[in-house]
Amino acid sequence: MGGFKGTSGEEEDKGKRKKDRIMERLTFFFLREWQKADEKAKRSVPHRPAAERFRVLGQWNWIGKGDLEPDGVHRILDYAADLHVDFAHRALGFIFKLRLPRGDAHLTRLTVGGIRVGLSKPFCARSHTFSVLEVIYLDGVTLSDHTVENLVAACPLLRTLDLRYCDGLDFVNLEAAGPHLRSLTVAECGGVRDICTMEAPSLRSFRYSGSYIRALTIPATCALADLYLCFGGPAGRLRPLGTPLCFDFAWPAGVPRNWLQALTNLSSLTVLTLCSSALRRVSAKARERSLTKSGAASCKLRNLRELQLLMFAMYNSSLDDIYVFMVACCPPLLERLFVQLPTNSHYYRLGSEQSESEEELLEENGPVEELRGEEAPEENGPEEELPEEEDELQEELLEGELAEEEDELQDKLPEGELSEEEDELQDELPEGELSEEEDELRDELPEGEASEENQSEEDWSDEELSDGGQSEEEPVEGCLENLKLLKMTNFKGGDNEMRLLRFVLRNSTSLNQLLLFTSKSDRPEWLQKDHLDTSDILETKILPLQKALPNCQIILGESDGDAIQAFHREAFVDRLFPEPIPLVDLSRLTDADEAERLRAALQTWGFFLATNHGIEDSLMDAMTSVSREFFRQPAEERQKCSNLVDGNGKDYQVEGYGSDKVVSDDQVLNWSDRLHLRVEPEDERNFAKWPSHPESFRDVLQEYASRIKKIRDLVLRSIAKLLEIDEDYFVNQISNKAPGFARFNYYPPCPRPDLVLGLRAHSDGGLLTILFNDDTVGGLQVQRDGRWYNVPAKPHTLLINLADCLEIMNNGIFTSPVHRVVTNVEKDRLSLAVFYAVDAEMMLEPAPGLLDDKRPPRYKKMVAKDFVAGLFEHFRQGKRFIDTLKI
Ligand SMILES: O=C(O)CCC(=O)C(=O)O
Ligand SMILES: [Fe+2]
Repeated sequence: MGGFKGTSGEEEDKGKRKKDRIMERLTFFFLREWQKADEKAKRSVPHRPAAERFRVLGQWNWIGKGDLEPDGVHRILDYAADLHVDFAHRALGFIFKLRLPRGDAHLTRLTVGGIRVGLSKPFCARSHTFSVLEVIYLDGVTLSDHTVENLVAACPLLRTLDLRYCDGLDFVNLEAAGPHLRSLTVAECGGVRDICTMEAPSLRSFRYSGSYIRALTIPATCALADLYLCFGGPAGRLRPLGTPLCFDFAWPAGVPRNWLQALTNLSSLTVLTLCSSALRRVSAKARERSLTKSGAASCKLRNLRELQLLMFAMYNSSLDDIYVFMVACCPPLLERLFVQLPTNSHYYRLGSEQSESEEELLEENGPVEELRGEEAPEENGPEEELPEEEDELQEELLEGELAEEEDELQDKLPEGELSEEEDELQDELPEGELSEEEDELRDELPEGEASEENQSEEDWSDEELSDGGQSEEEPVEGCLENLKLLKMTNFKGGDNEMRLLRFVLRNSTSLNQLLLFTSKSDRPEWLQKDHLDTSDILETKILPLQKALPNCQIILGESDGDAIQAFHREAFVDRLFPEPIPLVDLSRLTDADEAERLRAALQTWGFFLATNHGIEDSLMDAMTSVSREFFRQPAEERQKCSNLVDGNGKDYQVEGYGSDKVVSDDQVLNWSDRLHLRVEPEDERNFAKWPSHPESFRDVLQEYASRIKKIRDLVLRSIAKLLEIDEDYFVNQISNKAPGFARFNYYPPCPRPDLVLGLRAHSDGGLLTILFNDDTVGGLQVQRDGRWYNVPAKPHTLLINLADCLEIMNNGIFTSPVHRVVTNVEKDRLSLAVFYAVDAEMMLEPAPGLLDDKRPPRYKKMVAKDFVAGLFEHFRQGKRFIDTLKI
């Protein structure tokens, strides 16, 4: 395969590409709060002796203190790569300031974490451009407003700006952003008070999470499709005492001053996520202005398909907010509603008696997370003090600061402006309607529910569901007509949860999936065993619904994992891939510390990213380019390798090009094409199905297959060694008849990533999978503890994951990860998975060397071919076959 060896010109190119790549990923990872890491986090940290960590730190000192110039950056990156360092301790961030280069013609993605960042001096956004930089991702970075502003101005092609956990920011101003900016994320950046997206006409996605911000400019004309607003939440902070509220004096024309109200005008919005604090504010405006009489009349969220509510509390007032929002915004096409209910810690924290109004005030000023319990704590529950911050907040409120601030705000406004806006609104409404509507709305909302909060559970009769017997709870008509899916997480069956559920069910005639997840794992340990009896909820509350909803599939489970098919966007800050990324250097697997890294990766994730695997970059690049060429050919050319028998459009064969086998009309399809080819055993390769274009396809794949087979054996032996069984145990399970399949997955750009997955959640069925992933477009996600994480892709690494048969053979010590692929609006994506399976006639069972009296088998035995038969059927139903084999 001389073709893959570099000529000297190629060498040069390669050197340049390498440099560009390094520049593409200026990544300084850090271990967050290493010392404070709890037991669980510790498990996910690679086994690296402390001395070595500090040696690494020590050696970094040669750079000297002070600013880091671009040259220094290159030297450090090369040095770090040689040392296989993937992270620098956060302390480095205090020693150095990373000076970005004065523009760069090659840098396409910039990822920086855990360091101070500034621009080189002198820097001029006009003359020092990053002419192809499309993505900026800053995580845990300290930087100034000025740096962000200038950096954005210097990137004419900037598509994505993602700022998470950044310090030093106050005003994120994107006025200088070019026409390409499509996605902006600002998450948990403590000091941010103001965000201006005025000049970002192409903005499609805006995601904000952090403390409450008053000033945010979203032009009403903006074609925003995805909006995420979470004030507070898991890592949210309350506004520190005495911080001035921010207000933009030069309010631009055409931007409604109250942006929360403005969001109800975003007609392109398809996905909206609101936390209960944001919802409260939107609903308060709706109440105040009585936006609607008939609901539909004033609704501008005409295209909203997915609504996600992140509820920090589920008080009566929270429920009212949801109703009012539905009345005011009445999204006619809403298909999916996700309600994340408060976690149990909200419920079981000790709370003092508080009136509704106090509660409202508190929420008005920030999240009310964990402030008080809806239910009394259990007898044995731990008593918890209110955090100091909250005490402070309460004091602040008692001193009446809020009202003062609001007055101040009004003083600052150019005279008459507020009332003008109000006038405008009044003009739009037929005379006299305002007050009438207000009355009506008040009538419609449940009166005095506070006293009913602890009323006994009501029975659910069919009549109740159909005759609207609870009319005071049904302010909306027709707004949920298109709702197909309702999913509630942290479901506990409490009164208000049931009210909401009933309200939705009464109004949604097309509902076909109701998913209720109880998330047992986040319950305090002392409650886990006996407090929530799911079977009781099922019997008394859920089953009676089944009769009234004959076409609706109801799932009540403990976590999303129970229905791996279920898909929705989760709170996005959760999706950061926790450090450290599980990287394993295959050339060092004989070293004890690298073997421990492998163990940690398999224990935590069931997969790892393999570096130094021995396959040259040139072969990997060739593999990518022939695969891409194949999928970019006209359909007739691709169809020459079709997986349909004789092109009859009905019968599928295992090998060939096409989509998944379709076995029923209601099958949920994946947004992907695939080319499936047998590569093992070698003498069973069916070249008739292998593409003849591009010409080099066959040679490249053969070479690639022979190389990764060696990697397979190396990994299987290393795993056996970790388990302290015969090193060849797993390798010996693969006879010379055992199949190996290469599956090329091609995911075209998808206009509605919110609706369809590239590949549904699954775990791989075989022994081991070696995946070569597109490192330019993300999409692969892996599930852990019921949450989905984006898997980072690194150039020229291989992702190796355990598959179900190996999970059985190692008796569940390492498990096979559930994963899926999400689609992307703009870019296509390619991956090549090679699946290694065991011989069809083999008995699949836990390795005898792993069993003894204390470690009984955890899976039933079965012949491998029967296992394969069960796999597809279960995948189709959104289930995992392996779960049915657990003893
Ligand atoms: O495309 C990917 O990244 C994952 C593919 C995959 O999971 C599979 O083919 O089983
Ligand atoms: Fe897979």
